[in-house]
Formats: sequence, structure tokens, C-alpha cells
Amino acid sequence: MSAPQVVVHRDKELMAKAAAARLITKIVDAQAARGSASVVLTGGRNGNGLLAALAEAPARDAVDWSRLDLWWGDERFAPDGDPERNHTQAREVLLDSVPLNPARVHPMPPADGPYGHDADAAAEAYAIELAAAAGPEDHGPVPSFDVLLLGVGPDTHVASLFPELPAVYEKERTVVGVHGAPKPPPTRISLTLPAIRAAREVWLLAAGEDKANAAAIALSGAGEVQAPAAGARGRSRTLWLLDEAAASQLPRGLYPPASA
Ligand SMILES: O=C(O)[C@H](O)[C@@H](O)[C@H](O)[C@H](O)COP(=O)(O)O
Repeated sequence: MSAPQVVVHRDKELMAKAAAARLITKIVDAQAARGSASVVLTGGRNGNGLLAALAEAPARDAVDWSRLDLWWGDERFAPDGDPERNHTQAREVLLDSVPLNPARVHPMPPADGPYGHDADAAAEAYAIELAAAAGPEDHGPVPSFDVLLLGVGPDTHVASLFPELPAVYEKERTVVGVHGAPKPPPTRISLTLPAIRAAREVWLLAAGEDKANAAAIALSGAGEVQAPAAGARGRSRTLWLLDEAAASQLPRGLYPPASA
């Protein structure tokens, strides 16, 4: 597992733009090297902020959108099209305005789909879909995602893995149903830490004063059960993208701010 790198930007707007530019380059390079790219999206303000910046990026269409595989790190278990769903929000800010191949876009099952209101069955179905997309060169029953994006909660949660709740202890399954999440809605679907750690690169996004404590805890050696963000590591890279407010409690000696 790669040790975290930290890049600090002046504010959340610049962080979103810089992260979008970084993601475009990563996707273009992966497509040049392997013919396609795979990215795992995250929900929340910072995750959607990155997608909105991507939609406006001058280099946006350097990406061959038809050869991009999109997955989700977590989902609020709500009916298809519900404004609360991460998939709905991603469509609104970016996905509906770029020429993706729908067969390569993999939203997590909605609550009114084939699994009804059974989040655990929906999670199992997504795990099967991931396993079907994995190849012999991949690390376990998930594809080797080029970039797995994660927003970070003020309690250090990532995806829908909340401190000390059952999902963060999962070591075998790649996708689980989440019940009683402290961040509404209470019922969710989430990749587990083993699935997150199969990614080539994991990028964690945190902006704002309310994330400063979480970033400091996760980057100062906390355990993954108490601080799930601390367990979100990529195989070859773990990158924290912060604004100055979210970086304000980091031990300066460890992570001097990079260029703003
Ligand atoms: O479904 C969700 O809510 C997200 O996937 C969640 O993990 C989010 O990324 C964090 O809670 C940070 O959210 P903010 O960026 O809005 O603080």
C-alpha cells in the first residue's frame, strides 16, 4: 500500500479545478496506455464539485468518453432518479453532457429496482457485476480502477464506511449494504476497504474547515476502524487533495503545503 501524498490548494474551487485537470490527464494517459480507463465516482459536495469542474474544463474532450468505465464507491439506497442518489447528481453535473457508452456506466442498483428494498441483495449484485468486469491481471474480484475518488466526511468516513460501524470491518466482501448510517439517508450501498484498496490510485478529496480534524486524524496514523479514511490506500498511489482550510490542522512538518 502506498503512503499518502498530500497536495494543498488555496481554496475548494481551485482544488476542484486542479483535481479535474489531474483526472483528465490520468484518464488520457490510461486510455493511451491500455485503450480504456476506469474511474470510481464518489458523492458529496467535493465529489460533485470535481465533476462540475470537469464539465467546464478546457481539456474535457481530450478524454475519449466512449472508452471510460464509471463505477460508484457508494450510493444512497433510493429509487432511480431520486435527487439524493449520487448517480442522479453525477448525471446532472457531468454525465448527461458527455458521450459516454451507457454499457460502461455502472450505477449501483436503486431501491425500486430488481432487488426492491433489499440493500444487501443490491450490494451482492453489484459485487457480482464488479467480479464479472475483473480480469486475470486484476487484484481480486474487482477491476483495477485507474482512479478511485473518495470524499471525506468530518468523522473521517469514506464512501459509506463510517467509523466503528460493521461495514468498515468487512474483509471478504467487496460491496455491502449499510444500515443506520449516521449521514442520511441511513440505508446505503458501499464498496468495502478491500475493494477500495484494489484501485491503482485512491484520491481523497477534502475541502473546508469542517474536514481539518478528519484529515489530521486520518493522516496521523489513526486506525481504519476509528478513521476509515486512513484505510483508503491505493496500490500505487494514495493522494489527498485538500484546500488550505482542510489542511489547517495537519502537522506542518509532515505535509508542507504544495503550490497553491
Ligand atoms: O454518499 C455520500 O454522501 C458520499 O459518498 C460521502 O462519502 C461523501 O463523499 C462524504 O460524506 C463527503 O461529503 P462532502 O464532500 O459533501 O462533505
